[in-house]
Amino acid sequence: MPALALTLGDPAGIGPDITLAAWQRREADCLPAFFVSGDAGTLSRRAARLGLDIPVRICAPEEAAGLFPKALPVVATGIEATAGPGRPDASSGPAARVAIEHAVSLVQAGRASAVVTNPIAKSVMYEAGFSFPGHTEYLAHLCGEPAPMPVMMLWSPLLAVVPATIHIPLAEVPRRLTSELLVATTRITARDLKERFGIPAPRIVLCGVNPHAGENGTIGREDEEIVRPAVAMLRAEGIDARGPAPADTLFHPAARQGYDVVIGAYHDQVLAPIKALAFDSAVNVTLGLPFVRTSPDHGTAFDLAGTGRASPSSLIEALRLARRLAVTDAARRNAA
Ligand SMILES: NC(=O)C1=CN([C@@H]2O[C@H](COP(=O)(O)OP(=O)(O)OC[C@H]3O[C@@H](n4cnc5c(N)ncnc54)[C@H](O)[C@@H]3O)[C@@H](O)[C@H]2O)C=CC1
Ligand SMILES: NCC(=O)COP(=O)(O)O
Repeated sequence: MPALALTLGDPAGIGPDITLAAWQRREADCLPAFFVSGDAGTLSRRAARLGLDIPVRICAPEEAAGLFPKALPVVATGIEATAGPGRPDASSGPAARVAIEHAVSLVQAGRASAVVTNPIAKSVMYEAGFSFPGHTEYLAHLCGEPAPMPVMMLWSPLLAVVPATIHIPLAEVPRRLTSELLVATTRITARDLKERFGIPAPRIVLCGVNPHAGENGTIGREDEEIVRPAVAMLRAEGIDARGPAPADTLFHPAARQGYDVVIGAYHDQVLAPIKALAFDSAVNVTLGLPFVRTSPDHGTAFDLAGTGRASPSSLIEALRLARRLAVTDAARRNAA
């Protein structure tokens, strides 16, 4: 299979650090071959700052797998990044954005097997004119018209969660959370868990919105008027959906045995539990796309960039999961 395309991310963040650290662990951790889509200079400078003797080599995507054992392959985008570690700056926006576009075009052309993204800082990207909430929506846009509906899933062996609404203010959640959104999100989740993750009949819990899932409508109406009808619609389609389930009792060990994924109403409701349980091993996966995209679960961690203290664990899991899902997708395509 072609190598994985790993984007540069925000050059001022820990993306370069964890990329270098993951490459160093390629043999010990049996990592699939990857190349960086981005600016080789940023990686060479970060390696020098960290005192790492890592050869960084510009190559074509087809050469990456062969080079990988000896050097960190970079497929250059031609856009240099100048921001130093821990010093984010909107001038990096184009380098980070073009790295994503380049990686997507390579996977679409069959020259990379999946896209793995390093973190970008949303506020820095917005300042640079980026008009999408994050990678998730931008990747769907890059698929062309009609754009698929992307679904964000944070996955780990301990817990998998999907926020139905993503990067919006909390005050907007009650307006943007609809039964239709929950149904569409759950359908895509059910399909991808089955086809890509090999779970034949995924057990899916829809989280309540209000305390105690609204106590039969006495503490807020959203659970009865939005979540419960969505569950009924999904069950009528044969999807094993349950809920609304109170969020406060959904994440303890015994409760987690009863489902494969939780659909949450909003970002922090479900990302906080998975990051508490599995910060080092959880992976962000975009469901619903025609290609595989994974990412570490964490952000740019500007406080750690260039210090040597950033853990590459979540990125390593993201690379592994991307490879696994790409192999599954290829097998499905060959069988079709
Ligand atoms: N996929 C992506 O592109 C993501 C981007 N972000 C962006 O990251 C920026 C910073 O977000 P924060 O909320 O501060 O979250 P963060 O994940 O960057 O940092 C939170 C805390 O965790 C620590 N941390 C993060 N990654 C670590 C690692 N690999 N090893 C050791 N410690 C680590 C940091 O030092 C910090 O104390 C935001 O602008 C946000 O937009 C956040 C999440 C995902
Ligand atoms: N909190 C998750 C996150 O920010 C990842 O967003 P995306 O860039 O993968 O869309």
